[in-house]
Amino acid sequence: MSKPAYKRVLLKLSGEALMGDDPYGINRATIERMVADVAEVANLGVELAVVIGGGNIFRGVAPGAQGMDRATADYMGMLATVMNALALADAMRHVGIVARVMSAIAIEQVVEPYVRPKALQYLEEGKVVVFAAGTGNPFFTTDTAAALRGSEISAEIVLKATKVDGVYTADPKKDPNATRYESITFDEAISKHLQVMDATAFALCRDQKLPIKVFSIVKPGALKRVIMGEDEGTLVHV
Ligand SMILES: Nc1ncnc2c1ncn2[C@@H]1O[C@H](COP(=O)(O)OP(=O)(O)O)[C@@H](O)[C@H]1O
Ligand SMILES: O=c1ccn([C@@H]2O[C@H](COP(=O)(O)OP(=O)(O)O)[C@@H](O)[C@H]2O)c(=O)[nH]1
Repeated sequence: MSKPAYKRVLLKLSGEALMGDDPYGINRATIERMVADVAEVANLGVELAVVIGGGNIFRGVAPGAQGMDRATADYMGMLATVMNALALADAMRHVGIVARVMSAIAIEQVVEPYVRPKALQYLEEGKVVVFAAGTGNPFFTTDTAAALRGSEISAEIVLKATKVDGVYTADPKKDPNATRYESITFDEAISKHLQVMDATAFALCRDQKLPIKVFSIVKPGALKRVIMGEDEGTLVHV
């Protein structure tokens, strides 16, 4: 049997994807399906850290935040990721995965704080670590948190699980003629302003030589294929 291509990965799960076809919030069937995908790869022995987004509940740059102080809105967005992290860890527990949530902002009664050596210890013990509250700073995104935590835990790759199946020449939602890249360099992605991830996340990964794989969370079995090193999604590399 072939072996996984990676020993330790940082998986960024889209908050917005948690909605499924609902207008907002967490769709039960969707989260269960995502967790089943995660369980499949965790059971292969891959060390798995997860950064979860919050766009299904609150986004600091969304119309709902209009007129608000940006930093305040962003803190609300970070709190939204904590709710998702708790839901995710709970759903993992249901399928027998031992998960630990760590938050970048202190809310000790709810989740333990992010402490790097502790996170590394959990990973070595085979637990799934769910990083909540993004970077803990306003004006950032959970994609940047994925780049940051991925670097901190020496992940081999950042896996961005999102609604599209890779990086396109233009936003495929807006341009039906956009075509998908099989691979692309960080410099190209940044200079072409490809919006699939923000430039801060791209730049951090580029500087740390941490590759990113962008793939679809909606496509059945895609996460497993990525983990097995099969042709899936788009690789962003140095
Ligand atoms: N060049 C591009 N290639 C792929 N997707 C793009 C591109 N430009 C913009 N997008 C959009 O980026 C979205 C993914 O980013 P984002 O909204 O941050 O999702 P997430 O919820 O996963 O963080 C896609 O749904 C897609 O519509
Ligand atoms: O380090 C961070 C991470 C997230 N956020 C806020 O949390 C929201 C939700 O995160 P994101 O949009 O990255 O989630 P996703 O795209 O995965 O749904 C963002 O819009 C920001 O308002 C933030 O301020 N700092």
